[in-house]
Amino acid sequence: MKSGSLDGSVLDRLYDVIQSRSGEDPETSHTAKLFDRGMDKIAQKVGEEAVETVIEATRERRDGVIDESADLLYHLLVLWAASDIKPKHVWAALEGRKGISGIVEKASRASG
Ligand SMILES: N=c1c2ncn([C@@H]3O[C@H](COP(=O)(O)OP(=O)(O)OP(=O)(O)O)[C@@H](O)[C@H]3O)c2ncn1[C@@H]1O[C@H](COP(=O)(O)O)[C@@H](O)[C@H]1O
Repeated sequence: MKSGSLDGSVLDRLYDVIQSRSGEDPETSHTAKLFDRGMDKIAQKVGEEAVETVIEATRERRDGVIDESADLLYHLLVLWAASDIKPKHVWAALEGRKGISGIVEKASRASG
């Protein structure tokens, strides 16, 4: 795979590492610490990182957006793991939307 190419493998590999931290020592693993603190804390972190990403974007700080996006994706993967959701479930949801314009999809919801 070309480094930095846009497929799910980086996230898939990070997810495997995250899952492997389940039951590990919270003193030595940040992921284990998050699992230990529970879903409310994990969800809060996802929200914080999303807001920080948005702030960097509105300030037009490209490097900041990249850093905060990485934090956001890591915490989102922790949230999936804590919810027993595997990346493949999300990839399948995205695949299922392939070729369906967001505008058409929204219109079908409004009329349904
Ligand atoms: N990608 C990440 C990653 N991104 C961010 N973070 C950590 O997330 C933390 C965010 O810090 P904050 O101060 O915002 O949050 P906090 O420490 O929970 O403090 P509070 O919100 O409670 O104030 C930092 O400690 C970052 O190091 C990450 N920690 C781990 N990973 C990946 O997960 C792998 C496993 O990590 P461990 O579980 O720590 O071994 C690592 O090899 C990395 O690949």
